[in-house]
Amino acid sequence: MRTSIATVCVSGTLAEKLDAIAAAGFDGIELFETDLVTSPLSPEEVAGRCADLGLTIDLYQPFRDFEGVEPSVLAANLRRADRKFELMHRLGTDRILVCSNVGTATVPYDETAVDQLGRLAELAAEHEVVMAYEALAWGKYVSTYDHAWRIVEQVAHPALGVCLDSFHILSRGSSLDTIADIPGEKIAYAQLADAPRMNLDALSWSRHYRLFPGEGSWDLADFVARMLAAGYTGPLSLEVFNDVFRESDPRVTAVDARRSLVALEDEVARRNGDSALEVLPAPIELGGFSFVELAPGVSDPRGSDGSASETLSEPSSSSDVERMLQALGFTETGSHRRKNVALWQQGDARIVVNHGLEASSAGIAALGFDVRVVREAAARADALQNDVLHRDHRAGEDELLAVRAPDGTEVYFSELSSGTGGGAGRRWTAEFGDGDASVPSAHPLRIDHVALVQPWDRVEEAVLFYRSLLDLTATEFVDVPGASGLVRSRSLVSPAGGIRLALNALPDHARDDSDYPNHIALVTDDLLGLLRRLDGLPLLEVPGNYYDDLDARYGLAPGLLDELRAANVLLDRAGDGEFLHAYTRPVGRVFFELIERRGGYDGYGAANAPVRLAAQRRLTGALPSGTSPAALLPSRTT
Ligand SMILES: O=C(O)c1ccc(O)c(O)c1
Ligand SMILES: [Mg+2]
Repeated sequence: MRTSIATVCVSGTLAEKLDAIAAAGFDGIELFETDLVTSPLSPEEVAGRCADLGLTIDLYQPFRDFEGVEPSVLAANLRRADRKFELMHRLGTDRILVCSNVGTATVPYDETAVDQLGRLAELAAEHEVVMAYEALAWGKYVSTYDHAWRIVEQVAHPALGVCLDSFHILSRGSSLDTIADIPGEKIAYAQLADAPRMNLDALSWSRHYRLFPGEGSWDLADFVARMLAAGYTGPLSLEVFNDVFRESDPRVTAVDARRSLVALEDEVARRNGDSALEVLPAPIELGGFSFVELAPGVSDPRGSDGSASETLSEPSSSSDVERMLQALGFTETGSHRRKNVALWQQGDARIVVNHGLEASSAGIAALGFDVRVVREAAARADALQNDVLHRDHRAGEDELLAVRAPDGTEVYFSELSSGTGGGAGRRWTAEFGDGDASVPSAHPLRIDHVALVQPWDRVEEAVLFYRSLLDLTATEFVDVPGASGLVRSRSLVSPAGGIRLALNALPDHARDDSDYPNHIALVTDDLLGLLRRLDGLPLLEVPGNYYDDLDARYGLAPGLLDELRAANVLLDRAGDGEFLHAYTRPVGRVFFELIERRGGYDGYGAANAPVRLAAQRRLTGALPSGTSPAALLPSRTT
C-alpha cells in the first residue's frame, strides 16, 4: 500500500523533514500547517520540493473549530476556509482534514453541524477539494468517529467524508464495528498511531505519547483490516505526536516510522490472507540463545593485539569478564581457529569473549540466536530496512548473518545443522576446536534472558525492531524506581518462552548510559545449591531491610529467610509461582543474574529491581551531573 506520514512526526525544519521522509521511502506526506507557516519556502516551492523528492502531499491539516458555531462566527470560518482552499491549490493538494470543534462551538445540535458542514462542502466542491472530518477524542460536541460519521452521512456531499484516526478511536475504547457501515469512498483519510496504555486525559496522551504501530499496546492490524474491508483505498498514513521523536534525528525516526508500516501491512496480509498486500518472509522463529558475545574491555590483559599485560600477576590470560565467568562455573572450552575469541560454556549457556573487540569497558557486543534458515532471516531483515551486516567468514566456517539493533548490539542468526550422528549441532562451535563440548555440571545453566539498556530516545524503535523482525510478543512497560531515576522496562518473549529479552529504557536525564549495565540472566533449577558451590562469586549485597520486608510480606520459614539473607538471594512471588535470583557485581558494563523459576513464574523479579539499582548506585557512587544554569551565561570580565 502507499505510505504517508504527517510532517509533525519528525523533528527539523520542513526541508529537513521532507528529506528524511523521502530518504526513508515514503510515498507521501500530511503537511502540517505549522510546518508550512514556519517555512521560508513558498507553497509552490514546497510543492516543487516534494515533487523532486517523489513525495505527494496527500493531506493538508488541520483545519480547526469550524462547525457548531453562531452565524456570525460561521461567516468568518467560511472566509478562513476559502483562503485555505486557495492555498491548497498552490500546494497542489486536494484533501484537507477538518477536526471536530474543541473551542468555539456553542450549538450542540447535529442539525447545525450538518447544515454548516454542508455549506463548507459546497465551498470545497467549488475549489475541487475533499474534506476529511475527524472527531477529536476531546471534541466539544463531536468526539467519536461514529458521531462524525452520522453527521457526514447526513451532509451527504461528495466533498465530505470522515477521517478515521486510530488514536481518537482506540483511546476512547470505541467499538470498531461501525467502520463496516461506512462506505469505503466515504473514508476520506485514515491516520494511524499506536500508544502505550496510560491513565491520562486524551489530549495529553495524544499530543505527547503517540507511537508508531507496533511500538505501543494496540492492535493496529485489526484496525487497518476493518478499513480495508470497508473499501478504504487511501494511503496508510502515520500521525504521531511524540515528545521524544520531536527531538530525535529525523532520519532515524523516519526509517523507524516506515518500518512500522511495512511490518503492519505484512501483519494484516498474514492474518487476513489478503493477496493485494505485500507479504514479507515470515517473522524469524528463534530456537534459543545460541550465544552471547562479550567485549572484554580495556582492562583485558591480552589486549586487542593478544599480548599479555605485565601489570597483572594472574598467571592465567583471563580478562575481568572471564574471571567472572570462571567464578560462575564456566569453563573455557575452546578458542577460535583464527580469531582471538574464546568460547566459555556451562551447561547449555555459551558465552563468547571476543578479545579482538575494542571497547573501553567490558560489555555485551552481540546476541546469537539459533534459527532454521539464515537466508530467510536475512530476507526479512532486509525488507524491514534493517542494517544487515554480512560478517567476514572463510570457507568451511558457518555463515553468520548479523543485523544491527538500534542500540548498536549485533544480533546474529545461525543455523543448527541436522548432524549426521543424530542431534542438532551448532556449526559455529566447530570453529572453536572441540566444538559443542558440553561440560558436565551438577547445576547446568541456560541463558534465560538478556537485559539490554536502551538509549532514552531509541527504546520504542528497539521494541519495533525486535518485534517486527522476530517472532516475539511484547509485554507492557513496567516502571522500576531506580536510585538515579525511573527505568521503564519492557520484555519481549518468544511463543514457547525460550527467548526473553528485557529492554530497559533509561531515565531521560541519563543520556550517558555508562552507569546502567546490561545483564545476562542464567537459569538453574537449584539456585541455593548452585550458590553453595560457587564460593567466592562476587554478588551484589542485599540490605537487611530487604529481608525484613520480605518476611513481613511473605512470612517465610525462618530457615529459608536466613538462607536467602546469607546468600544475597532475592525472592518474588506471583500466583503459585516463585522466583529466586541473585546479581553479580558488574564487570564494566555487564553483570550476570542467576535465577531459578518455580511453579511457572513468568516474570523477571521487577519488584526487586530497585534493590539492584540502589546497590549498583552505591558501587559507582556518582550523583547525576546536571548543567548548572549559570554555566550557560556569558562570563563577565568587568
Ligand atoms: O491534537 C490535535 O489538535 C490534532 C490535530 C490534528 C489531528 O489529525 C489530530 O489527530 C489531532
Ligand atoms: Mg488525526
